[in-house]
Amino acid sequence: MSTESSTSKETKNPAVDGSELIEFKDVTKRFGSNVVLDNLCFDVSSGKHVTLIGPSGSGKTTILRLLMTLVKPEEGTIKVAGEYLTHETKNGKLVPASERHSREVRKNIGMVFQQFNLFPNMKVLRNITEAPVHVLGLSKDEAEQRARELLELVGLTEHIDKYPSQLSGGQQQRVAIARALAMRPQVLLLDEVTSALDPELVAGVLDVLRDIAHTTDITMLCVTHEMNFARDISDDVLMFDEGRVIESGSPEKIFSEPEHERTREFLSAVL
Ligand SMILES: Nc1ncnc2c1ncn2[C@@H]1O[C@H](COP(=O)(O)OP(=O)(O)OP(=O)(O)O)[C@@H](O)[C@H]1O
Repeated sequence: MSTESSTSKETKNPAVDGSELIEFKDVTKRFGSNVVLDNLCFDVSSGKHVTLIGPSGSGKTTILRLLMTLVKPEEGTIKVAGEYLTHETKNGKLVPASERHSREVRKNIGMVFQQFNLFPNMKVLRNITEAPVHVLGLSKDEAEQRARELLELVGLTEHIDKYPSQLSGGQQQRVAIARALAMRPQVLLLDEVTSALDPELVAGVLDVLRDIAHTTDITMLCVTHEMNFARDISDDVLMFDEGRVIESGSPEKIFSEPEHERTREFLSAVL
């Protein structure tokens, strides 16, 4: 992974050891006059787990929303697995990609949101098989086989025939994780996935994610306020402030020896 910003101190990570799966190049995102991301550059190598930390409003979720094409950048380009996501630069101009192209590239990405967003009228099994059948074209049997394996991974085999309303929030979130993985994405985006949970349910969900991080080769980009979790799973941590990466590095470096005063302030408030 590497990061840099043309307006901030360049921060390069030496651990660039794989192909870049996610590439942000000079990405600027504005909402009206609010510059939320400011000329942002960073890469995530295949198989790495990268956590975004920083104060509320610093632009972390916007990065995940850009990757999901829920919002589009005003400037700059984003590549996933070597393909431009929404725009490419031609002769110095941003040229939009076709919707079809964006949709294809997006298939590499799965996301788990703060709210679980399960289909309330479908049982657990069908929540997981729906997209693989209708988007990937898997047979019902193949999709169900995949769903059963994933339900075992997230520890919910015995709940396969329940509706979401019959599950706890933590169990629903574990279904949402299984549902995202059922599409076999190369990248898993996690957006504060435990924030909506009662405190006693948080550990179960984080344990499942730790397990996935340690036993699969999926690339993860994670926004979290759970610093111990970030420390456990991350290869790299990016500290955001006002839409820029102000510091990046291994969890040991960021959590034990932060260089930037804003990082120290942020960590002393959350740790
Ligand atoms: N759809 C939108 N329309 C207008 N402003 C938006 C929109 N989405 C985000 N913003 C603004 O962009 C800024 C960054 O928001 P973002 O959610 O990316 O921050 P964040 O770092 O994830 O914060 P938090 O930790 O609180 O979730 C905020 O000022 C927010 O109000």
